[in-house]
Amino acid sequence: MTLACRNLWKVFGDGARDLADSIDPALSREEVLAQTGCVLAVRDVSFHVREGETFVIMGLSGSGKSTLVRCLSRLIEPTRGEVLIDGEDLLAMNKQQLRDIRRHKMGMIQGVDKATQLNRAAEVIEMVGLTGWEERYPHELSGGMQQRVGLARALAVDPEILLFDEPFSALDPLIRRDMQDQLIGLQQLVQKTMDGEFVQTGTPEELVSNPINDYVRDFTRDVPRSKVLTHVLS
Ligand SMILES: Nc1ncnc2c1ncn2[C@@H]1O[C@H](COP(=O)(O)OP(=O)(O)OP(=O)(O)O)[C@@H](O)[C@H]1O
Repeated sequence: MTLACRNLWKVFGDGARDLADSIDPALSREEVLAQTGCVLAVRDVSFHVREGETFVIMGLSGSGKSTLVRCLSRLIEPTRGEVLIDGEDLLAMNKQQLRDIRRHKMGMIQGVDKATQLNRAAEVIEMVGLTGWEERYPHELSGGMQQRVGLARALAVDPEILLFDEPFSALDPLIRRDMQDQLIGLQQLVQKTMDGEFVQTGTPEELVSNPINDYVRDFTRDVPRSKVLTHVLS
């Protein structure tokens, strides 16, 4: 299973499509907003995620990370470009095809008997530290607990593609570490984005050792070098 996107754009506002087709590449997001009233959330983004790869998108608040991730599953309809799952364009699909892709490739649960479902649910509930809270309503849970429910739901399905949008941000450090350990069996690759545009793609080592500009350097400033280098050497 591979996931790729090519020249992906998301523009919010009237005339978004025309804007994405004809934009002056020299204009910044602020200039586009001032001139057209449209928000350029994702700007001409391309990348390719290989089988088994962990692909991280980083950027400042408002740089377009959530919008990009939502475009990858068509939770948000991209304005232009391609999203390819095993080479098939998600954006060209009708509702039925999209449902099939989600069912088979994004790994929704199906055809599993009730006992297996309940066992798996109990497993992931324990994994996220919510055993004993199964019968509570969402409003009875804290923000961090609700976030863990979201994580448990994603893990329960065991899909081939997992999309996370800051899943750990509201968790306390101990649980966060546990959650990270759950997901760390995959190779890591770091993506950088600014103004809705990718500025650097590379391995963690490359980004820490050779940041392309100050923006990326600032992001990786606090990464312990010994950790990254240990990763390279081991
Ligand atoms: N539905 C919308 N309509 C108009 N503008 C939007 C909409 N959703 C997002 N935006 C704008 O798109 C830009 C990117 O937002 P997005 O939420 O993707 O950023 P982000 O990088 O995920 O930010 P954060 O780290 O703060 O969550 C922002 O300028 C935001 O105001």
